[in-house]
Amino acid sequence: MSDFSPGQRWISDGEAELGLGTILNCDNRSVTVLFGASQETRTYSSRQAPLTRVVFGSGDRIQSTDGWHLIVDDSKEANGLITYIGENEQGELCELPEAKLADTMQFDQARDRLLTGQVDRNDWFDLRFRTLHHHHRVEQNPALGLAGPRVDLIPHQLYIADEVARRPSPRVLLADEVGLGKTIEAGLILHRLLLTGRAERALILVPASLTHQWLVELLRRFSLEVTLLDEQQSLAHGDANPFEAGQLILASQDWLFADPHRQAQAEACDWDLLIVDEAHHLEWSEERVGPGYACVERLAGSVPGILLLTATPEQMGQESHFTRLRLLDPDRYHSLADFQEEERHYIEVAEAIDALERLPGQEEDRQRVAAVIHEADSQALLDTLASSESDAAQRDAARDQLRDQLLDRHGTGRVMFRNSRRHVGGFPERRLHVDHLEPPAAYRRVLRRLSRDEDYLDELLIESGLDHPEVLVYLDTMYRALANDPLNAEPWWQIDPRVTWLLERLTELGDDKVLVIAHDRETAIGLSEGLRVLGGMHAPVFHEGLSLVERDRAAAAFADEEEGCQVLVCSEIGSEGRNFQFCHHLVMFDLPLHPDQLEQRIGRLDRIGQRHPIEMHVPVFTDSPGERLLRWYRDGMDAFSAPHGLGSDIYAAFGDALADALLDEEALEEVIDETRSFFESRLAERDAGRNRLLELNACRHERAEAVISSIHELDTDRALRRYIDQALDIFGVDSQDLGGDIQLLQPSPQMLDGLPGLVKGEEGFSATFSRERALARDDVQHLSWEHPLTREMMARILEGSMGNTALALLKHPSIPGGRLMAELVFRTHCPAPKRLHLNRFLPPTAVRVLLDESGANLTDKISFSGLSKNLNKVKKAVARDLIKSRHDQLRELLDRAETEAERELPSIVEAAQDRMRTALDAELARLEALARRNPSVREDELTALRDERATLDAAIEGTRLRLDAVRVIVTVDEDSR
Ligand SMILES: Nc1ncnc2c1ncn2[C@@H]1O[C@H](COP(=O)(O)OP(=O)(O)OP(=O)(O)O)[C@@H](O)[C@H]1O
Repeated sequence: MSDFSPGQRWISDGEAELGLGTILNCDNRSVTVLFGASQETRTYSSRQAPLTRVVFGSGDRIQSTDGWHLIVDDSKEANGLITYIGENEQGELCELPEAKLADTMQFDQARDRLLTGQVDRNDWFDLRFRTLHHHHRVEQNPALGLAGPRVDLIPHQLYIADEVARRPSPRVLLADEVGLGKTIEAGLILHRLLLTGRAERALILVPASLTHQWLVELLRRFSLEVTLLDEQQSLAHGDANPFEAGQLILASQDWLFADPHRQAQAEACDWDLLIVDEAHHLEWSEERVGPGYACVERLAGSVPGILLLTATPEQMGQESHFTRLRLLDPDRYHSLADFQEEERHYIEVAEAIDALERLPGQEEDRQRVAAVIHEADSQALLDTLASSESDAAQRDAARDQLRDQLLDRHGTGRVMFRNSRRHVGGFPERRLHVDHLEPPAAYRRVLRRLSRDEDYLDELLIESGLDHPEVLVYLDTMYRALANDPLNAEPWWQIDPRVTWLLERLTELGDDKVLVIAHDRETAIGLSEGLRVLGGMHAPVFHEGLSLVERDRAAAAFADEEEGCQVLVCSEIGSEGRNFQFCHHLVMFDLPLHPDQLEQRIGRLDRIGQRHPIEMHVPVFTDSPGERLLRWYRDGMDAFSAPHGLGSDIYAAFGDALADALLDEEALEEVIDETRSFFESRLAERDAGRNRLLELNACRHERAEAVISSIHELDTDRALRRYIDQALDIFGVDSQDLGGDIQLLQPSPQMLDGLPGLVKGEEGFSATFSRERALARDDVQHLSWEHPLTREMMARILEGSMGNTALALLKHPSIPGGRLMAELVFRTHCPAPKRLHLNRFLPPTAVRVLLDESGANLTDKISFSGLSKNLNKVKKAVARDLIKSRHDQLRELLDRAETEAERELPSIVEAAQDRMRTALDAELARLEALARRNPSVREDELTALRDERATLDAAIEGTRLRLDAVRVIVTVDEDSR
């Protein structure tokens, strides 16, 4: 006879999400079920139907099709159909026939699934428990979000990322010297904010020439997939806002800043973070507000987090620099005059910090410190430090704290971070090679006339249509501009000896790669042609006239180690942001006019990862304006030896005088002398004041070391390998050892769908747990707790029902067969807005309870792993029968376990509150003290932190425990099969 009767309620074992099914008809061969909630009908063979009868017992809460609920007290059966008896919400006694049960009732909770006989594999349960355990650990690691990216652990970057990402709304200027890793810092901050839930949507605006590089860096180093938006992509979205097309949008500044409609669309979206690279281009002055500045300013009005990146913050002048700071914090930076006045006192603060190191000692050192501190807490620390009664440990602690306070309260550190090569160390030497060439007749003619005839310059400017002093410095440009002159009929590269000079250099350098930068796009194009025609050399060009794809193709052709070209010829756009540190020869075919631009050029090669001295080759024409410009750079400010950060000040002070001196040897000597003394005194002043504070603040080594050590802890976590192996196995991912600590991960035919980077029928990817290997091999991913695959597997388990029920057999010589045990895992539940990152204080926490059938609590006596390794799996059908036969007993155990688990809750809540209060109270105290002294602490930062504390407090207070998973254990006799 069939087990089924029409009207009975069953659920599908494999597709529980279909909801509650109703038997429509059945005979000896088949049974047809309607799943009303999902409007699906299924027909199964009667003998092997993967269905479980839904039977509720006393205490269960069930729902009727009309929406009312009943707490089951009893049931009766007639003609194979059950009617439940119990109380409704009003306390009235009611009956609910099973046919009237709501189709939408879900059975994904552990209790329901277990009691309806749905059991998962035993190893899934195991993995679920371990996932909770590891998730709990990892979420609290202070380096969360910084450990996964495939980057070297460079202290100044990690310090900045840690410091900035912990702020409620990070708004900072990342202004490390060129090539020290601002992109990496921004990536780390973004990654951490995303992983901790503090940000979900980010807009990244970069110069067009850098879009692809950013796209690749974010994917390769941070496993972040961003949507690259351009006009073509945007058009494909029709009337919809294209900026809603993804969570992380990357767009070119050139495109967005030129299009008011697209800007309005970008502004209409909700962003958590805005990143703007090469932010010195955001130009502002009384007379003119650049479109980029205007656009970013509007966005900055509503986006809470902003990262502006530039190596040369003052390139467009101090006013522009100040207005960018104002954009980050309008309350703090409201007056340029105040800003400049404040800067004048940086030296005193820096001297006070130095004096700390000498205390206790001279009275004048104590006074120096006393003169800059104002708060009672700082005064108390100074007393401790200066007192002869303090012991060494007390003094050291006071010195450290006071140093931190001075830096925090008096510098620009909270808004601007600037690391320098000098401070970071380990960078290669820069070597300048200048070759003097005779100018060709066509250039000589013009230069000679210029030196004889004072009026000729004006004539030349009109005739060529060029600006002063460009017309003097870029002689090939001038030559092309005068193309109507019959004497200038030949292409410039035919007559310009720098082309053959370059060919000779390239031959001498053999296989070494050479980056060539020229100021003008036409120069780059002509030079490439000249190299081809005169030397048979293929030299790809990189300039603003090419499409993005063409530019990237050219850069890729150069970068290819095996088959790539020896040389790449760039116009000035190749001198910003690009990574060319795989080569160490830079040819400056001519020189830029702004010292910051020169620094940007050298920075293409002189960046993290460069392993050789930088060889800079500059051809100049004897006695030419170009040669004089070189001398100004070299003798006036040592511009070729190291970055000095004074380019903008020097340019503002001497740019005009230099332009006038380019044709006048005597005047030039004077300009060089004046530039030199200005440079030296300004540098000394900066080094003693602003630079010193910026350096001290840009990387606090103890903090950086603490972050690095937390990352090491995650990197070397042996549990990670075990966990990933187990998870891959369960999710159906094959892992093959390729040697050298590298494994190939491939989808098996049984793989669960939707795992990142793995698609059935496709190849998969190779990965390693070793950071060093991942850094050495671009094609190998870094497997960590933060890798998208790990996170996805963990999320699936934690958010879904996978493994939340199981049944296993236990054979043990000292335990007789036929006994029942229940192992229950409860999980803390504490809803709070994601952006509060509550997990750092109270990540979902597991409370395990192990009961024997009498209800005795065995949790402390038998550990999870001790028990787990003695368990044997059992067929699902057998498991279902066992559960059915022990239904009432299980129900009682579930209730009892809940009471046992609840006992643990107060201590969990208390510990979390302690953690939260300790961390936030300290942060609040620090910020309040800072705010009293340093107006760069915004009031809204303080308010946000106070609100955060209050909300977290309430959320933690409201923590509840929920049953997350349950495993039934049935003991069997040793000799039973
Ligand atoms: N921690 C790191 N690990 C590995 N590579 C790094 C790290 N930091 C920086 N790099 C590499 O060094 C180069 C320079 O870094 P990045 O582009 O972030 O510098 P930047 O300061 O933004 O440069 P620029 O001033 O030219 O814009 C890049 O190729 C980057 O990938």
